[in-house]
Amino acid sequence: MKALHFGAGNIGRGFIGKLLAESDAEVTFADANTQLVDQLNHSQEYHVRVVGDTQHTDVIRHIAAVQANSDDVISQIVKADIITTAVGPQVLAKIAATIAKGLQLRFEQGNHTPVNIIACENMVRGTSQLKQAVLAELPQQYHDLLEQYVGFVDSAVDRIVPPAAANDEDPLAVTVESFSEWIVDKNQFKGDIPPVQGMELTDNLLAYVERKLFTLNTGHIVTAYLGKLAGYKTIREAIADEAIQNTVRQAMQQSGEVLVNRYGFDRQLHHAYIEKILTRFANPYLVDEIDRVGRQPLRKLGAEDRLVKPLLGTLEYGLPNDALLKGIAAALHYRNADDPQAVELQGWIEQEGVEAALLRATGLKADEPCVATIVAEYQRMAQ
Ligand SMILES: NC(=O)c1ccc[n+]([C@@H]2O[C@H](COP(=O)([O-])OP(=O)(O)OC[C@H]3O[C@@H](n4cnc5c(N)ncnc54)[C@H](O)[C@@H]3O)[C@@H](O)[C@H]2O)c1
Ligand SMILES: O=P(O)(O)OC[C@@H](O)[C@@H](O)[C@H](O)[C@H](O)CO
Repeated sequence: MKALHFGAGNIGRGFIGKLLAESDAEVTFADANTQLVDQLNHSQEYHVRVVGDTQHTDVIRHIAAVQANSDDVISQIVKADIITTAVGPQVLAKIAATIAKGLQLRFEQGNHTPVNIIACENMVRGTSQLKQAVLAELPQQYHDLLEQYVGFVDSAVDRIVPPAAANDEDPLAVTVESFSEWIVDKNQFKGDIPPVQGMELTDNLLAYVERKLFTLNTGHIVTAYLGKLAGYKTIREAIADEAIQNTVRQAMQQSGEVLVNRYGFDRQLHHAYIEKILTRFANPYLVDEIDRVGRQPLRKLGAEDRLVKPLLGTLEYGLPNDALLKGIAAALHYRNADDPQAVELQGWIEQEGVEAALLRATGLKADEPCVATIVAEYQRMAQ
């Protein structure tokens, strides 16, 4: 099995590339970072340190890398059996043109074996969005072949993988938590389902994506933004603060009630899922910076993302939402001079005021009563 994985970063090396390589796939990473591509090609292997109740290190061998956007990546697309991505939601549209070019050449060369594409990003139905972007780049005459031979498979991906500390001796090493979950929509494959160990199949993907994004990622972001306000540097420090932990638990329970209503999840089991997540945030072996989890606040505040989508659910079902509102208010305080979206958000607040910035970032309507509550919470937090 030939696997091409876009994005040799934390999740690429620490989770998806690892699973593919451990399933005996010939793994080629495609990345925009030339130094990373060179290092991967030079060593052809890297270490993954798995930390939790016990620790061990796995060696991932026989891997190669190509520069994204090069002729090499096009040749890899021509012959791949599976293509995966972990590049970040904002980069998916950028790699669509490359994927379209590769698929066009694949069809022109008469390769009609099925290929499956799986985006492993924190977004709802990210692969379906990638498919639309690929179709927009692919000449119309190939669209039927794409529908026939290319599976676009949505997925939910969960493993906390912070960037490894700089280590000149072992620059490719990654440290990952022992928990991991990769769930894919079994109905979207074309041809045989690739035999990847650790890739779980479901026919109820949306429930799993929302469970993950609106529980773990909701709790994570509330931890990050409240932690930043309180002056902490890491998620572990922030979640050890009892007041923060209480609000984070409450936020996950409030988004959880939406999930229970929408998908019929068992409430007890969902509460156990939340408690397990809290222990994952407190993992003493992971150094996960608040600024990694808080990155790109405009994306995080988007109407489909981890704060506002659950909030809209609480409004739909008439459920409590005060902890989610606190999380949104804290997001509006997020400052990081190295994060262009954080700088942009603060610019909006300075120029237009907090309410206008909130409406612009979230798409909430001005007459929605929770808007005034968020603004009041924002002012209270500023004191
Ligand atoms: N790290 C985690 O804990 C985690 C867990 C689950 C899901 N995710 C999701 O996985 C995705 C990647 O996150 P990450 O933490 O691994 O980020 P990362 O920044 O470590 O990795 C992204 C990689 O993509 C590469 N890249 C950027 N532009 C590219 C392009 N045009 N073509 C090819 N490669 C390109 C970067 O050079 C980098 O190596 C995100 O969507 C994230 O939400 C992350
Ligand atoms: O990757 P983001 O920016 O969407 O979210 C930051 C973290 O919450 C995220 O990367 C988690 O670590 C991950 O989703 C755990 O599975």
